[in-house]
Amino acid sequence: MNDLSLVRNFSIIAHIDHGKSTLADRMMELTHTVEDRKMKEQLLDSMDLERERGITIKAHPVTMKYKAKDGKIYTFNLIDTPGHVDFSYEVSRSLQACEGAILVVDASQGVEAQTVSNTYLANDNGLSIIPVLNKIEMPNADIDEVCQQIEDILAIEATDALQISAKKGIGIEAVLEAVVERFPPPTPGKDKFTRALVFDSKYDAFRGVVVYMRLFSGRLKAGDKVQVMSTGESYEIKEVGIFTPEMEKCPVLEEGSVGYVIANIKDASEIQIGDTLTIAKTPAPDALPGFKEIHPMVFSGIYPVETSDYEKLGASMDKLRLNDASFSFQAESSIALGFGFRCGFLGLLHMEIIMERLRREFNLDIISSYPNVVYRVILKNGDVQEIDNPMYLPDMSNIEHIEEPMINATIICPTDYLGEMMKLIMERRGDITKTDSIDGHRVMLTCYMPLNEVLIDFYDKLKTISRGYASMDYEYSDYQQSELVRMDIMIHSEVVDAFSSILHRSKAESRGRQMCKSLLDVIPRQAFAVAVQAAVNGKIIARETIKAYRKDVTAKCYGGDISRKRKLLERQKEGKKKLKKIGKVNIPQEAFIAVLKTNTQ
Ligand SMILES: Nc1nc2c(ncn2[C@@H]2O[C@H](COP(=O)(O)OP(=O)(O)OP(=O)(O)O)[C@@H](O)[C@H]2O)c(=O)[nH]1
Repeated sequence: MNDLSLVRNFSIIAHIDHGKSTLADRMMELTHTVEDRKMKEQLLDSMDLERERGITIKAHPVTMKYKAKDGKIYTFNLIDTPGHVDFSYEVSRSLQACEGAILVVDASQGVEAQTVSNTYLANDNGLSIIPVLNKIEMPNADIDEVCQQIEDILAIEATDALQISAKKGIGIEAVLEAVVERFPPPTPGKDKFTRALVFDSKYDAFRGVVVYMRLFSGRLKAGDKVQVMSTGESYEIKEVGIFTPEMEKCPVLEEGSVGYVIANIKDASEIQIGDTLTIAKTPAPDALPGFKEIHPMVFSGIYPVETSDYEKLGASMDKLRLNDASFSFQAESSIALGFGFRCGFLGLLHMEIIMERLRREFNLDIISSYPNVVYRVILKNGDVQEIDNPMYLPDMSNIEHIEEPMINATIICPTDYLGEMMKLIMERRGDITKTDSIDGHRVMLTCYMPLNEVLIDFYDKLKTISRGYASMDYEYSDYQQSELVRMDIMIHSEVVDAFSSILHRSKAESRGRQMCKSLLDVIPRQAFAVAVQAAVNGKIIARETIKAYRKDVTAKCYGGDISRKRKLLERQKEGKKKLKKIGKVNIPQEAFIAVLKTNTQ
């Protein structure tokens, strides 16, 4: 039996870049969890992309043995969490698997937006919190000030906050001791039934789905038949083990432990994060609390640039989904872009990461259509439809009203840039519901905004306005009725579906004009004049004209160099192959890419 008093399950939470992965590395070093020669910086951020961008995308658990000053050997289960809002669902699952959270705050930056939201999540889960000030060796570290912020904004007692430098390895042992002293051990299970909380899963090409779980009661071992409580499906366990941080097989997992289970689960979609595993023969009467399905919030079409890559793209997405059940896709076709997939993501960063992984890991050349949120359409006959593709918006005459998803955003901004920040929020149809002063230099704004308005470039604008000093986080709120319209772009009177979008009526005209202008620059002249128009409900709101022009590529080859002429003509023929025909107009693929790029960045 496990001696629960010697177990500590905890997480490290922080704003992006405040140093939680570095702290995790130092803790692994000090506990000799990893041999020195294997130690590379930020060991837990194993995905290449994570390493490059310096952000944690997936939560990684690790089990460490620590010999404390009281002479006893403790088992620490540390669950590293992602810092970005797109993945806050993973943060909250990881926190549910713990009793404590180390709250890391960069002493040179102070409390930021994600410090606030992650602390709220930890409080919601009833965790003990140890505040830790990191980067204290930096010349601009202001310990008193940051302690004050922790007390004022987060309502956490900070007199006993630890002071460390994760980079230099200062104060790490005190953190390990505090974990022993200040975090409670797991509470024993309320009954003898087995209940394990699934907080993540990963697909392994050889072994199938590896389930990451925290065992709240009972035990699990190879040969047991486990049941997934949300679906009732049963699977035989092939192997159980812990993370050191590599997977290390062990004979049995006991109550209170964090580890993995490999059963004959083929697809990550068969098991959802937040689900409960129990023993099939003696199932627990109730699941662990908190299971909720996650729904993608952002949708976009992803298309191969080369049509022949369509099947490869589908197969690659299949593989990616095995690892990331929150990513969804289904086949769709677009007149403009050909065959592709409509994909659902948790947020824009998630979308960017999936696209980047498709490009890198699968060597695909892809393009995405305009990203949009899921709208709720209330029809006159009382039906409600959820629309994730503007093309499927029902006829306006049948619509009673349209609702859009809203968020509650927390923005922390230096007072100097407050005016501009408020202007930006207002431009994006946001309401500032609360303003709190933080330290005389910064304010915390709480706002209620449409998700659609933060999708595209809100975060970049926020950073530009504040010279990089503002931070933001948000959570989904509810749906609100709004004056939304579909805007179509027509080329020579044909609607180009890839460019259609749903947006607020007040934004249609300026966006329409901007899109028409950028198309004017990229569509080559044709033999006839071509109108590029933006329309809302059949009414034209912007227009540009591409003048007629007959292209004679050989004109510049004066003289009789026939072979050069032939070469040029051939090249022109090749160029033609890549043209998409929209009605009578030939549009090069690059034109789509250019316009979608400029309008989604
Ligand atoms: N000067 C200084 N830099 C530090 C210290 N700790 C971490 N850093 C640096 O701060 C940066 C961010 O550290 P990470 O550990 O990746 O931060 P993180 O909080 O895990 O970031 P995410 O995974 O993106 O949420 C890295 O460049 C670290 O080298 C410290 O004590 N002092």
